[in-house]
Order: sequence, then C-alpha cells, then structure tokens
Amino acid sequence: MNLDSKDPKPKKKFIGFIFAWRGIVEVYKTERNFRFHVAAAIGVVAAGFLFDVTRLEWAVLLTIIPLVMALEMINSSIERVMDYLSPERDPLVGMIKDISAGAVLVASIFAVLIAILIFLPKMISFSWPW
Ligand SMILES: Nc1ncnc2c1ncn2[C@@H]1O[C@H](COP(=O)(O)OP(=O)(O)OP(=O)(O)O)[C@@H](O)[C@H]1O
Repeated sequence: MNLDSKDPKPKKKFIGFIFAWRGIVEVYKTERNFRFHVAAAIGVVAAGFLFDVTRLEWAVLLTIIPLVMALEMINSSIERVMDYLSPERDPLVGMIKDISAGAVLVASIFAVLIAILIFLPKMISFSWPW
C-alpha cells in the first residue's frame, strides 16, 4: 500500500481516509489547543449523558464541537502554509495567522455560551438519583 500523499492516483479510494486520519493525528500530537478541544469535547459529551440532554440539544452540541475542532485544524494548516511560504517574520504573515486564530476563538466563545445555555439550568436543578 502506497501512503505517499504525492501519489496523484492512490490505488484505493479509502487511502484518502488514511491521509485524513494522519492529519488528525498530526494536529493532535503537535497542537496543545487541539488536545484541549478534544478533552473539552469528551467532557461535554459525558455531561450530555449525565444531564440527559434532549435530542435537539445533542444536535446543537454535536454541531459546535466538531466545528471548533475543524477550525483548529484549518488554523494549524494555515500556520504551516504560512511558515512554509514565508519562514521570516512578516507583519502580513502575523496578521493572517492572527485572523486564522481569531476564527477559532469566535467559535470557541460561542461553544462556551452554548454549553452554559444548555448545562447551567440543568446543573442548578440537578439532583443525584440516590
Ligand atoms: N512569520 C511571522 N511574522 C509575524 N508574526 C508572526 C509570524 N509567525 C507568527 N507570528 C505571530 O505569532 C502568533 C503565533 O503564531 P504561531 O502559532 O505560528 O507561533 P510562532 O510565533 O510561529 O511560534 P511557534 O510556532 O514556535 O509556537 C501569530 O498569531 C502571529 O501574531
């Protein structure tokens, strides 16, 4: 099996999934923020089961969680592209990276607001079943 990403015609289509998985693993290994997002996602899903969230609430959570993670991956990708194209310090490169990081921040802030909206009322009225 040829895993060289420069191969223009991978023999089997599913190899594309292996490349994509390799990208996810790379970001997980190298980006602390991404590992934080993964940990937060696990915590939110656990809280979802604990507080028995509705189907609509699951739909909202399962939309915002991968959105933040995907934006973090795109941000990491843009950082690498910029470092490759322009290894020297440059104000425009810095601005491009700032904007890209800002996109993650915007989604993250709204993810926190959504989590508060969904979980805070449930936490206030929560009582252990025993
Ligand atoms: N080539 C550059 N020119 C100007 N500013 C940069 C450049 N690279 C990074 N910056 C600034 O640093 C911020 C963080 O960038 P990045 O996450 O790529 O880290 P870094 O500064 O390159 O260091 P490292 O990759 O070692 O963490 C950017 O949002 C930008 O403000």
